[in-house]
Amino acid sequence: MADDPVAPSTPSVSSSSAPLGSSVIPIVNKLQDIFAQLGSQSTIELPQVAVVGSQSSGKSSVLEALVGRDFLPRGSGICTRRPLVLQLLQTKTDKEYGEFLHLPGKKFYDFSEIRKEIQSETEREVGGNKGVSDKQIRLKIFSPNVLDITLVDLPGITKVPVGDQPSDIEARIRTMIMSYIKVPSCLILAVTPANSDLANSDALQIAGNADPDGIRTIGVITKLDIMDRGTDARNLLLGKVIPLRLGYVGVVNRSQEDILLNRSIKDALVDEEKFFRTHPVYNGLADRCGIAQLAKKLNQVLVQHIKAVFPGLKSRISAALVSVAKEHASYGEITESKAGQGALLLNILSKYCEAFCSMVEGKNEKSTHKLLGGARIHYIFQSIFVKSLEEVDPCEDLTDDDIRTAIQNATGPKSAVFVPDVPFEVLIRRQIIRLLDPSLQCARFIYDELVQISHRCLANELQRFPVLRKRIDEVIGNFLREGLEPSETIIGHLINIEMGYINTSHPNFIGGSKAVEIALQQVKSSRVPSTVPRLKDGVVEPDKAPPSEKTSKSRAFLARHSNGFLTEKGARPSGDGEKVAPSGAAANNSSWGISSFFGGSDNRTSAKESSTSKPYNEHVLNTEQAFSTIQLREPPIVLRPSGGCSDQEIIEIAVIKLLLRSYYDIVRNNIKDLVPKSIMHFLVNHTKQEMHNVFIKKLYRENLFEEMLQEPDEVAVKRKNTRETLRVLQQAFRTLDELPLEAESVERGGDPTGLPRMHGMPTSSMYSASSSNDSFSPSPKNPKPRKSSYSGELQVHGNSDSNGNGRPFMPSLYPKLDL
Ligand SMILES: Nc1nc2c(ncn2[C@@H]2O[C@H](COP(=O)(O)OP(=O)(O)OP(=O)(O)O)[C@@H](O)[C@H]2O)c(=O)[nH]1
Repeated sequence: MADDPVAPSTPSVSSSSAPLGSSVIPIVNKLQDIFAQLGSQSTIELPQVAVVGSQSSGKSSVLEALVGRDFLPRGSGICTRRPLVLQLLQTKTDKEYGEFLHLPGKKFYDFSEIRKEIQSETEREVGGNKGVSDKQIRLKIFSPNVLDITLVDLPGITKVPVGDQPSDIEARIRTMIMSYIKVPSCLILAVTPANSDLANSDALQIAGNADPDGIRTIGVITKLDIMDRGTDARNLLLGKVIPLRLGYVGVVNRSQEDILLNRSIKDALVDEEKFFRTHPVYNGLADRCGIAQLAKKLNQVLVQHIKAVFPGLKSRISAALVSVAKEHASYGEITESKAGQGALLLNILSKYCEAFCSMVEGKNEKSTHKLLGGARIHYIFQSIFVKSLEEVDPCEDLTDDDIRTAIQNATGPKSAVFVPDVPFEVLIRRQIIRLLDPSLQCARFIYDELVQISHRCLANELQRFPVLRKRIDEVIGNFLREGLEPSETIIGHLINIEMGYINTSHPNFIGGSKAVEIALQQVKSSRVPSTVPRLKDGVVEPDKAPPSEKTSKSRAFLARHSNGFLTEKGARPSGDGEKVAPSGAAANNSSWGISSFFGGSDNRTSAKESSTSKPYNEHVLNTEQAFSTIQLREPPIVLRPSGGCSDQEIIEIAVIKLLLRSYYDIVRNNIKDLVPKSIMHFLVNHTKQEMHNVFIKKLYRENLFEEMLQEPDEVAVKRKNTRETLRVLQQAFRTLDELPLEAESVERGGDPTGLPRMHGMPTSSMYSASSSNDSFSPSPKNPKPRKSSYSGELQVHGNSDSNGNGRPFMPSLYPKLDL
């Protein structure tokens, strides 16, 4: 470490309490208070000074001397057992007192009471038997004789557990210490007694871990008065044993004997000063000796530090300001007059409606992690409602037997001549009605969404008016329910409309002939080829097929196109195979299908026809003859088509399914389109349009103003508190704005008052301002800085920075100096 170029000055007791830098540091303490009030001390990294070292190395004694008062538990053995956060605040009055965070408002004028309270509070937490805890004790000391800094007294590092201490006490204390000193803004006073080996110093070792570059560690050597005779700490103080960038300061605190004799700190400081002044070795190291020098050094480091962290601090304060101002605004102002109340109510109702519409339209939904408002409505329509409809297979819940039953029911006692459209209509209606429930559910979902949206409207603002909130919720709830009704009615109508007229002329409908054609192909391709024509189940042999004229007719019905005209194709046999091959499986199958439309081969039909074609008397005769021999079984109460499906029926079922699917698609598309439109029209848009009118009608009543605008007591309290916080923050912001000039004056004031310049000041970016001290501070001999070429907003000093490149150094800190 380089020798000090500044002539040593004799330290004096009074200089220990010189308010050096007090124009800067009070802001830090104010900020601490502000953030403590906001309950977020940890959100801002304020410079603190932590005292670390081994047990009984003199940490508390150093702190006490810096404070200038006797108030900390000291002595042999472990004394500091909880971290003590000590905020020193310089006051203008002569009164000195302390105040604990855990005893707000209680002022301790007797410092021995403070010591007792620290001891009691320690014991309250960790008992009386040397237990240690990391729970802070926070204490403010107000005094005219202190530097405005925050100090943290930490438990000393100990190796051997005693009393209630756990076996891993050393590790625990080290972890606790590290939690404070690892914070990059924390300045470390590494206290080592001069009568121990510096190379084995716990303080320097743990400080080195937290601050490997040594840019925020000051070495403090205590007990210089009780070193072995013939030894001294000169080399230690000069950093020749273990170099430290910020250097060392040697101090002499009160001995245990002094404490027992109740020797005052003031006397001790006088003695300390005398000790160093008269000591042949330390005489020449005055700027490294004594509590006063330690105080100055600390303060200068703090000034540099604050400058470096200043921009970050300011932006944090302004962020807090914005959010507190917003909160404050949300509590609104108190309005007494009827006119004022009316205007306020109207304003709230209008804002509510605006907020509702914006949410539905998605204007203010900025979330990137979930869908909100109108986007949810869209999701319900498209991804829930439409998707669910698309997944429905209209034939899913219809067995072939169901269709067969429907066909047989539709043909009544007669046999089917062709596939009648009655079963198709019966079955399609059965499917259409199934669309009603999901459509109504969709409307219900949208209703729920709108209710949710309404709850989110002005949620903060309306906290203040619970009665109004309740009334608004009631009105909007009823109103939405009223809007749901027409939506549900129209949905019912839509389904009824679809059921009321099955429009087989729809251009997208497959039509009978196409359905038969496809059904025949389907049946053909699914049938295993067989060379033997089937003779049962009402299927005739190909050569017994009905006349082709009839075939054409029946086909004409099935193939009737939606426009009602017969197509050429519809009048012809449906497949080439049928014309060409009267024998063979394919041809047979086709003929079964075709012939069945005439019903000539249906075994049921055959039986009936044969029975009805016979003369009556023959019939009676036969019955009489059979009476004694054949007993018919009673028909069961529930009848289903008996036996396996005939080939004709297979085709009929396939045709019906094709028709069902085709028509269902048409209806489904209509419903997919019209249900969301109806809900939007009758519920969503209607709500948006009419909400304001409804509010005015139901809520804007002069006789209700008072009641609705009643606010709970807690809101009044919150308003008052946030106003106070806002005031404090605004004050802090203003103070911060004024800070640069004051910081400048501190810097400028440094040299002329003969302050020692810092040695080993950090060169890292954190403290970069400090290393350029000379480069940007106007010289006392030439105090007027050169005018900036672009100044007007910011004064840029003419001096070059440390690199000599002439760039302004932290210009934001030096506004309008010479204007
Ligand atoms: N002679 C002399 N005694 C000192 C000096 N500094 C501290 N002491 C004594 O050393 C003992 C321990 O001092 P404290 O200040 O309690 O030490 P500490 O590091 O805070 O101790 P713990 O918090 O228990 O770890 C006390 O009896 C002090 O009087 C000094 O510079 N000279």
